[in-house]
Amino acid sequence: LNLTFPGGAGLSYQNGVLRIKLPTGGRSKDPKALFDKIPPIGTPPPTELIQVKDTGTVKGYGAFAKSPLPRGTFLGFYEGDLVQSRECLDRLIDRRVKEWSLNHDKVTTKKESSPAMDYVMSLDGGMTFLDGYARAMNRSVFSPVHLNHADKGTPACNCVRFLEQKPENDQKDGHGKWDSSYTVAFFTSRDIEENEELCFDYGFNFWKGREKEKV
Ligand SMILES: C[S@@+](CC[C@H](N)C(=O)[O-])C[C@H]1O[C@@H](n2cnc3c(N)ncnc32)[C@H](O)[C@@H]1O
Repeated sequence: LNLTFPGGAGLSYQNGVLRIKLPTGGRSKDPKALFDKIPPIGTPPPTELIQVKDTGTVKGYGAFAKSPLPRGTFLGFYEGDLVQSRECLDRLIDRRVKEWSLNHDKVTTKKESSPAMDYVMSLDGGMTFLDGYARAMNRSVFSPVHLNHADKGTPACNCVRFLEQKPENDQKDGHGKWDSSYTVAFFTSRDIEENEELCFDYGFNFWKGREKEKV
């Protein structure tokens, strides 16, 4: 099932997942202005504007503005490998946890004890995912995978993300990259000062069971 309605709304049912796309006009006025600024899929992040460096906190590395950035600056699409089922994700994470344990003198089978899941973004509530782990390991060039979390409504939360459905003719084959019907675009949500860290709200699900780690 795949239905589209006037105003950008849609309804689809595939592999047991019902997806509802709200009409663009159903969003609140302010975020919609940014949503409408999403550039063509594949537009790279503005890597010259942002530096990845150690935050000096438990957060690890983070992304920092090299110069002031106005509200509404496009920060890129989430870059990662597409994982098309929960089972594939579980297998991938198990393998990564084992590899990580071998390299870290810390034998664990718990995915929470390693960074294996740190860069996994759910695209539709648990069916397909983008795994940015490999991209995140390159810290010399910024990608949205390097953005840390800050709670929505706090001054530290200065970026937003939008889930965007890709047009069908935009699908590319290859190595699982940019092959999803969904993609996630990032923007600054307010004016940012030089050297300020860029953060967005990961959402409740990301921190489920690990709330105490969050700063
Ligand atoms: C997508 S990565 C962000 C980049 C990461 N800090 C790095 O060094 O590559 C997500 C991980 O960063 C850490 N992190 C991000 N925001 C945090 C926060 N507010 N408090 C604690 N840890 C955070 C957590 O380990 C989380 O699993």
